Amino acid sequence: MIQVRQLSYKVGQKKLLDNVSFTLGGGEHLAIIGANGAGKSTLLKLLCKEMTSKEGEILLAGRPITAFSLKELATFRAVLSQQHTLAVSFTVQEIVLMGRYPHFEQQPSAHDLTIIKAAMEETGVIDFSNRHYHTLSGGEQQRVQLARVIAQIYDQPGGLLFLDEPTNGLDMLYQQQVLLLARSLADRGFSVISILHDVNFASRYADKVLLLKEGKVVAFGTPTEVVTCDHIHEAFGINVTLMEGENFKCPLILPNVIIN
Ligand SMILES: Nc1ncnc2c1ncn2[C@@H]1O[C@H](COP(=O)(O)OP(=O)(O)OP(=O)(O)O)[C@@H](O)[C@H]1O
Repeated sequence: MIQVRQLSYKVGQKKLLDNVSFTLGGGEHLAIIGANGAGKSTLLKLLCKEMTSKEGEILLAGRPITAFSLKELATFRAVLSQQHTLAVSFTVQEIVLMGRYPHFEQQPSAHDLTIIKAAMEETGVIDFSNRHYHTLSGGEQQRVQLARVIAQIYDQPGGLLFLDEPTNGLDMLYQQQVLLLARSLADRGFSVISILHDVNFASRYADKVLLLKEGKVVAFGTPTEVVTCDHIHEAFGINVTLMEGENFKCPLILPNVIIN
């Protein structure tokens, strides 16, 4: 469970986050959405303890994030970030095994090896487990990184998974598969938080949506509560048509054509 209470973050006089509060239970997938510069990455960095704030509070499983060492956090929270620069070429399997580093000292156990195989299977990278990472396409590399973070918390039900634009660079099939995987991880008890640019993906695959604008919460709740024409107009400055009704299980939006 993640509780965020009145969280703010400033750089100089600029408030990047302003009084953000929300709660996410185990077994839930939260999508953070908002325009460029709205504060999504800033919030994710604070939730991962990549940055810290003096204003407000973040509780993980009821304990302040400040009470966890980074080493302890690494055993139950995993982060898929956007940049994956590797100076040395590793095989796919070696990279996925890195996800297990917080769990073993010298040699991976049979349990660790079973987990990395399962993570590679679930992300569809098992067939190139012996290939060198640098020889993979951008989308394939993204799936390998996803396998690594899943492996990290695979055996930690109640673990936390943070995904920064997980569908970036993926084709249509894998975009859906990655979000379905996020869904199934939430169903296993993980709390999953994704930054998504596609509002319709957020609506279809997340249980809760947090819509930010200029560091402030425009709306937080279920997709039906958050994805409305008024909220989208307020946050993105565009008019949309909402498609909802019996044929749609969740609200989907279609931007209206802009006529100059
Ligand atoms: N160190 C910093 N100093 C000053 N401004 C910063 C700093 N870091 C971020 N910002 C600004 O804070 C705002 C929020 O940035 P953030 O990266 O959180 O936005 P975002 O919602 O993730 O955007 P995007 O969708 O473009 O990735 C932006 O206007 C950004 O320029």
